[in-house]
Amino acid sequence: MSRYSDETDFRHDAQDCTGVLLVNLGTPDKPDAPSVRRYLAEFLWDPRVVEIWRPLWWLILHGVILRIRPRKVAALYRSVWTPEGSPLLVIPQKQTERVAKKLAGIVPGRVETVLAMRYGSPSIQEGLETLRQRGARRLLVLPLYPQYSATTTASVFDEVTRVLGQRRLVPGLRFIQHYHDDPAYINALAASIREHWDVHGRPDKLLMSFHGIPRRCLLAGDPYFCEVQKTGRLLAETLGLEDDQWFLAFQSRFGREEWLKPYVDQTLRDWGAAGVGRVDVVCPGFSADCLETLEEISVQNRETFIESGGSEYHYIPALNERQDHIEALSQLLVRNMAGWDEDCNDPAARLARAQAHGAQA
Ligand SMILES: C=CC1=C(C)c2cc3[nH]c(cc4nc(cc5[nH]c(cc1n2)c(C)c5CCC(=O)O)C(CCC(=O)O)=C4C)c(C)c3C=C
Ligand SMILES: [Fe+2]
Ligand SMILES: [Fe+2]
Repeated sequence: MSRYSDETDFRHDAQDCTGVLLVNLGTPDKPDAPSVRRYLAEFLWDPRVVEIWRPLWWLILHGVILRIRPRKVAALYRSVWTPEGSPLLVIPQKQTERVAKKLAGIVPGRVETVLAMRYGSPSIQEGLETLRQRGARRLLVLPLYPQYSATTTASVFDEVTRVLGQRRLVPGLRFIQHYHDDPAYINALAASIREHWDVHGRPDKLLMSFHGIPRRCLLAGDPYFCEVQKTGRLLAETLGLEDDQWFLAFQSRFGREEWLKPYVDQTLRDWGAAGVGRVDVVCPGFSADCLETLEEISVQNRETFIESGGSEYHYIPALNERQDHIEALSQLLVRNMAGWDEDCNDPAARLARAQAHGAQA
């Protein structure tokens, strides 16, 4: 028995290529309580996501959270579910197909592009195995989170390296840490907002809403908060906004401790009460629409604002499959492939060498 998962790797005849793994968070398989429970059990057990002392967290997670939350959250998932499935699976699948096509057209050698999810399916293990079988000797990983956070990006890194750690032949590896200030990403966001304004006119305030993390993470050195601020500033500059025309806040709080502030819901309550008439909300940290944008932002927070006295509320969709988004991601990938070594470990050549040295093929 070997400790490696790739012992027969040199026997298959797949030709050498570069593999691209796009990774998003993951979503339940079905919008029912058992599926949501399975998903949350995996997600919330990740020590990158919740840093509480394991034995205590196990008791809280299994004793309280997984008994109550799945039923409530499954109902929310049902409200955003599409005939093709969860938005957070369907949209990234389409993005992947389009990026794959785009890369095949511009990269000289063969490129294989595959989608994986950090939690649930298709798993990172499956994605990496698919790429291995297609002959990927170089591997470029792009977590679809523009801003780095240990809770998201680093968790993708953990899982990719755990899986690769089971191989004898580890591929050349490149990992894209973030793209929070990439001009093509910022320009795509700005274009999506301008297009919305061309049709619907301008709001009194543009609210940029980002997923929160515990404040403790910022104090411990997580650069997420700073990267978010930079994205916000660049986007406002690109749109030519004055300081009083835009604001940045954090959504999706979880648990009792303090998270990054200001909070989105509190901001909207204050604005409604203060007589701000129209608010447009955009979520630049989400590369695809999902439960957190389609339900929390577009439904719950709309109610919060209107009930507090606001009159008009628009949600501007995530970049999703926009052409300029696909271009931005593809160019980011191409730049990160630059100067990569060509095939010093072509499988046919390795097989020949192994046979020449008397290996059992
Ligand atoms: C408990 C801690 C959580 C941290 C820290 C966290 C960070 C974080 N999350 C995203 C992106 C998404 N989160 C989504 C859902 C979601 N997030 C948490 C918890 C934390 N997230 C939970 C429990 C859930 C599930 C829904 C719920 O029970 O409330 C999603 C949407 C998933 C979907 O299926 O649509 C996304 C996307 C980021 C970017 C981030 C840190 C920067
Ligand atoms: Fe989250
Ligand atoms: Fe949420």
